[in-house]
Amino acid sequence: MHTAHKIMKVFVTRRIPQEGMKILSQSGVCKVSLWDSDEPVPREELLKGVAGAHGLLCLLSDKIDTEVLHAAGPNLKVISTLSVGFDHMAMDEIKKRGGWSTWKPLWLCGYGLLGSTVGVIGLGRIGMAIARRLKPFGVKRLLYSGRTAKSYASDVEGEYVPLDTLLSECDFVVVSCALTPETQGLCNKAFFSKMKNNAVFINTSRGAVVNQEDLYQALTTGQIACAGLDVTTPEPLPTDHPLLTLKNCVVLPHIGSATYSTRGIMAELSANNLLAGLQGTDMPSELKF
Ligand SMILES: O=C(O)[C@H](O)CO
Repeated sequence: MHTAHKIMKVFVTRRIPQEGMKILSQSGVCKVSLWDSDEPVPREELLKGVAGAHGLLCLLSDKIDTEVLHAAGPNLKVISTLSVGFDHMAMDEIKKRGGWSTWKPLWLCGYGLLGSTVGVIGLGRIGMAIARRLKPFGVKRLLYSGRTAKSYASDVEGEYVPLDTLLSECDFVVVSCALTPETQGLCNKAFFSKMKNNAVFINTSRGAVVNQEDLYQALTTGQIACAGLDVTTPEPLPTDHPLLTLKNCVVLPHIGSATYSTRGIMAELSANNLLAGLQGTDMPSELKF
């Protein structure tokens, strides 16, 4: 899976010591193009070389101004200079290009819930809590699948359907089931292949419910539109993990329950369960297995 990394383009504006070139060429993250000379890169070659680059390694003799930044285009993420001084770089212009430049109609757009079909896999207490919160956003149909139909699903007008139906009809697929031998790796290639191309996949359950390589493929081939993961395998996901390179995948550090009140309730419940067990009385929330 790691080989599927998007290789970034780096332009180096001069022959530099091997120590630096070695680090870049062995990194596996970028393809280096080099102005292979001890003399400064001619301006037109600089403008050509930097086009589409994600990274620019320049020298104090290269004037990095608006024209160069413009020639580089929107891919440019990093400018590294082989110097302590930075007076050759138009800092104001460079600064302007980071973060929020201006309001744009399609910038950071996502999919809305209004009129959508949402599918919940595992309509237990968490699945119901999610469904109750989503309904007021104008969800048209709420489908769910799992081992059995639930009588309480009528509270959210939930329709019990086979998993394949849920996958092929839903705009949002939310996984909130427990991790068991049956659900481990449930969200795999076959699973994603049944989803709509404009569908959003959300996992708030456990990372191991998902085959992450198959999810990566589904996200990069356009099989599904995007994913939001609160849980992964492992946690934390290594910072060089391919899923973290994707613009259409948002990964959170397992914070689905991270409010003061919820964590307080969790703490109370676990303390009361423990005391009940010690005292031989009924536990408020016993795990029966
Ligand atoms: O299992 C749980 O309680 C949750 O994953 C914590 O947020």
